[in-house]
Amino acid sequence: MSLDVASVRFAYRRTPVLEGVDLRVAEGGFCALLGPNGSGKSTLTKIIARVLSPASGTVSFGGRDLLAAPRREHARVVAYVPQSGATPFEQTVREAVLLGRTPHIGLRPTRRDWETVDAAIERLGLSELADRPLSQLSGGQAQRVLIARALAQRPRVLLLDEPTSALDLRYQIETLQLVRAVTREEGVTALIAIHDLNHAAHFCDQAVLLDGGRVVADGPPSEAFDAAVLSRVYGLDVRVSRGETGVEVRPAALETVTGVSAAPTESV
Ligand SMILES: Nc1ncnc2c1ncn2[C@@H]1O[C@H](COP(=O)(O)OP(=O)(O)OP(=O)(O)O)[C@@H](O)[C@H]1O
Repeated sequence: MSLDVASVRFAYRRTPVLEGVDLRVAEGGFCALLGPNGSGKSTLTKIIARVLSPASGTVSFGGRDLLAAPRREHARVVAYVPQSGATPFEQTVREAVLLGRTPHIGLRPTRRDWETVDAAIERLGLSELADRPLSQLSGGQAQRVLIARALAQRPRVLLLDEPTSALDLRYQIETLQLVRAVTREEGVTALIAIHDLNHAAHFCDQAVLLDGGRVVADGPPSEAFDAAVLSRVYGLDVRVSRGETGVEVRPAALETVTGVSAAPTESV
C-alpha cells in the first residue's frame, strides 16, 4: 500500500501552481513536504484532502482512486489538519473532536466513539480543556484540537499543513513525536507540510522538496538535502552537515555568527 500522487496539475484561475507533481509515500511512512513560501505545499495537501480539485492527475491510496471515491469513503481514509480551522466558537473541545468521528458514526455516537474522542484529547494533552469552548483557547491549543480531531477520525492517511506553526517548542516536538508514533505503531501514512528542515530531517523518513510547483528533490532527508539545491530553492546560502545524529541544515550566515560569538574565551 502507498499514497500515490501522479501528474497532478493545478492552477488558481490562470496561474499555474502545481506543474505535474508525482510522489509516493509508503504505508506507515512519514513524509515532509518542504519548499519556500508559495511553492505549492498547501495546495497539494488540499488536493489530497479534496478541498481543491486538480486540473489533471490522480491521487490514490493502495490503488484506490481517492478523488473519485464517495466523500464519506474518502473521509474514512484521509484526515486533514488545515493551517487553521474555522470552527464554531461555542463548541467545546470535546464536541469539536467528535466531528472527526463523522465518517464513522451511524445515527448517533456510540460509547466507542466517545472513547476514541477522549483518547485523542488525552494524546494531545487537552484533557483539562475538554469542556472548554473553543473561543477560550489559545492559538496553539486550538491547533492541537484540530490534530486531535484528525486522530479521532482514525484515518489511514494523515495530512498536516504546518501543524506546528502556532505551537511552542515543547508541543512542536511532542506533535512530531506523536505523528511519528502513529505512523510506526498504527501504520498510518503521514504527509506534513513543514518549514523547519531540521525537524523534517529528524522526524521524517522522506523529504519532498517543492519549488515553483515542481518536485525538485525526493528521498530520505540525508539524501534529499543537498546544499546546492537547498541554497538555490530558498535563495539563501546553506550548509548541510551529516553526522551521527543525522543530517543538519544551517544557513551559512549563522555559521559566521556562531564562529564570531564562539571565538572569545572567558578569562578568569
Ligand atoms: N486562493 C488562492 N487564490 C489565488 N492564488 C492562490 C490562492 N491560494 C494560494 N495561491 C497562490 O498559489 C501559490 C501556492 O500557494 P500555497 O499556499 O500552496 O503555497 P505554500 O507552499 O503552502 O506556501 P506557504 O509556505 O507560504 O504556506 C502561491 O503563489 C499563492 O500565492
